[in-house]
Amino acid sequence: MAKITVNKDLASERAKCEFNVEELTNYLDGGRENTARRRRMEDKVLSVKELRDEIPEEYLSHKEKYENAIRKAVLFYKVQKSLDDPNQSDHERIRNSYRSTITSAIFKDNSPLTLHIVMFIPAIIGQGNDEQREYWLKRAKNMEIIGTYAQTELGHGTFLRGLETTATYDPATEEFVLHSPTLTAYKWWPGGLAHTANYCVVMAILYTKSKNCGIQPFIVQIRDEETHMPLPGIKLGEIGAKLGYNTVNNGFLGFDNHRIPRDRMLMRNAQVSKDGTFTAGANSKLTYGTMVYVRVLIVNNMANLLAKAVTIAIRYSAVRRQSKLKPEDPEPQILDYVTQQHKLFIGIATSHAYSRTALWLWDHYAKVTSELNAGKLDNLPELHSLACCLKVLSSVDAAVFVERSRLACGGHGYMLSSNLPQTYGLVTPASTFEGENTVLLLQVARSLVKAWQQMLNGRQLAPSMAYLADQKQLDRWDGSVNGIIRAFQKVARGKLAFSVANFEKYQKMGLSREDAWNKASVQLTAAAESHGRAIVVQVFKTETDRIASSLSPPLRKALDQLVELFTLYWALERLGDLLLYSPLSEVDVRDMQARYEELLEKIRPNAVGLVDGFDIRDEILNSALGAYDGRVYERLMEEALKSPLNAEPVNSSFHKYLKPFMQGKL
Ligand SMILES: CCCCCCCC/C=C\CCCCC/C=C/C(=O)SCCNC(=O)CCNC(=O)[C@H](O)C(C)(C)COP(=O)(O)OP(=O)(O)OC[C@H]1O[C@@H](n2cnc3c(N)ncnc32)[C@H](O)[C@@H]1OP(=O)(O)O
Ligand SMILES: Cc1cc2nc3c(=O)[nH]c(=O)nc-3n(C[C@H](O)[C@H](O)[C@H](O)COP(=O)(O)OP(=O)(O)OC[C@H]3O[C@@H](n4cnc5c(N)ncnc54)[C@H](O)[C@@H]3O)c2cc1C
Repeated sequence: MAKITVNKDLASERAKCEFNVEELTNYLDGGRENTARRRRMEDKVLSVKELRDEIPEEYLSHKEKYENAIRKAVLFYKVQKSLDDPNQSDHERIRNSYRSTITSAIFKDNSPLTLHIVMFIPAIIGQGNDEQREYWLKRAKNMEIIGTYAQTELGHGTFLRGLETTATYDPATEEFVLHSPTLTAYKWWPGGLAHTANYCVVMAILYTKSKNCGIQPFIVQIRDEETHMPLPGIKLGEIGAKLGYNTVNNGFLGFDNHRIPRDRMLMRNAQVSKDGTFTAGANSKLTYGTMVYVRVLIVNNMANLLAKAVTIAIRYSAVRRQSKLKPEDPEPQILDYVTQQHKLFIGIATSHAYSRTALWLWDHYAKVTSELNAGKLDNLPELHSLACCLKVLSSVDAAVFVERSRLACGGHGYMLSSNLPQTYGLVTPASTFEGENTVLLLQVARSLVKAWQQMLNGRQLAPSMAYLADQKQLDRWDGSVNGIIRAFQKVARGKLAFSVANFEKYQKMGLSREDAWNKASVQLTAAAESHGRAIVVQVFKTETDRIASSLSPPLRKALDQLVELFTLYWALERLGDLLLYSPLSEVDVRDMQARYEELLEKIRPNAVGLVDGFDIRDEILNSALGAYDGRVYERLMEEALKSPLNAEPVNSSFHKYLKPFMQGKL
């Protein structure tokens, strides 16, 4: 095997690291066996050479990109399937795959089968009755059918009650008639819908006995299983090129009075009997369950994508030398600039914060789901609120810090060969899909305002909101991490109290409840955001303390530094709030700033070790800037030479256009 020559700056960074990198990887994976299992899976997938691209994806046409993605998706699925442990429950399988980023080695822009796995199958599980699950799950899990989740329409994504697709029950034939009455009723966006899926879960407004019974899920065949031609009454296509997700095959779908049998309505929650009688579910919002599930998964996905971006940027910053710190010294590594550390170390800490929070949320989700299955619905509102607020914060922060990682790489970060632009293309849509972020913050605000009223009525609050009932003043600023967490809670409480007071004031001034809500909504969303910040810092600290207690002292120290950095970073970012709602003085602010700068200095020698600890292989990073060996310049040149324009010394356009133009003949 050829010996890898590692860039000497990266090698000396690794020699400086104060903790055992493998121990960090095991900690992140949840144990040594999990690391081994993940690596075995990566080895196996990466050994299949047909899964690698011969020509970089960016040089393919739109159509070729899709065809290539489908070719790989099929193969990738088969390899993954062969590695599945049949003894794992779905819950364990998903939890154990939280650190797996192998998909990124195969698709720079995501897989056209994503929606089948992430939403179609979960929608059947969550919305189908036992009989429907038995039939459809078997087919979907065996990939006999491929599906997607078709909810959003051209005219409505956020406001689900405004969806226009109708499913009208016809008792004479025991069928539903699906129809798109207008252009804006066309389903628009679902991944895989354009040319991949032959089935989908369609969310449509149910009409039976001439009554609107709200949005309900229907499993609908859209293409012939043999010929893959769209079925009669179905109009299908692709929605076109996008900022990212270009291999996901997002599509449109219209129905022209398309009939489906009665048993195609997924009837776990609500039912329509043969004669058209509608029986509502225990809570109509159970129909939105698939979205809650994906919001929970997104938190983890954001942590992983951020880990990728910051690994690339930190390694590059250790290799890149630029400018002068001292006139007599050689050009320093750009990682020695404290501004560079400020830009990037928070990205490392944030990835840790969300991967801990994601696991915590997943376990909470699993607990509440099993309660729901047993008919206990009490904890659904809190779960919905938590999933909304953590999806929002993780997607916002990941987008900011991925983009910051790209900018921190200067010009080279703009190259697709850095894989940073594509990584941004994968994180930024998460602020929109699965519930647009402002809209979800308003949902969180709604649950907080409700909790506020409950508190005033002396009722017990859900655990994640219990701090709102803590009336005690924060008498003294002690500057500890726990003290700052309490201060964040005070901020959230204070902002909520202020927005509730304004909401009520606007109503007293004569505005309707809805107008008062709209007028107070900037403050309400700010309160919801602060609530989310308080939760994330607390969960990050508590979960790190709980899990890291058995780690070696050097690693424990490095993790504590990340928790403290994360807490101080957000305290300094939100100084205005802290000054308003906590006993913070100017001296305390100066002290925090000094501690923050000291932390950057302490983390500096461990920076490369910390990103090595994410253990993201070169094939997954897919980056000329971020590879383990740090051969940045060689790789940039190798990638440049792959440009089809470099295949010939003179391009034909010279003779066709440039030459006649320069000679005044054109
Ligand atoms: C092994 C697998 C591992 C793979 C890992 C992959 C990781 C995955 C990551 C990336 C890939 C993801 C790909 C995703 C692709 C994208 C897909 C989509 O975008 S699908 C479409 C998503 N659409 C939305 O999210 C729409 C957003 N809108 C809404 O949710 C709703 O319209 C609303 C804004 C919530 C309002 O709804 P509605 O008008 O009906 O409500 P109101 O009448 O206002 O009532 C509000 C009351 O209802 C409660 N509520 C609302 N939603 C829920 C819920 N989901 N659960 C429980 N309760 C809910 C709300 O709290 C109000 O209650 P009250 O205050 O009245 O008590
Ligand atoms: C990459 C990608 C993949 C997707 N995949 C799927 C899929 O597989 N299946 C599917 O069904 N959908 C999918 N979607 C659609 C996605 O779920 C919607 O785009 C999303 O729910 C937002 O809805 P919208 O586009 O209608 O935004 P809009 O609601 O029109 O938002 C536009 C603006 O209006 C504001 N706004 C809207 N309502 C309110 C309100 N009540 N209060 C205050 N402000 C408001 C928003 O904050 C935002 O600023 C996907 C989208 C993307 C980008």
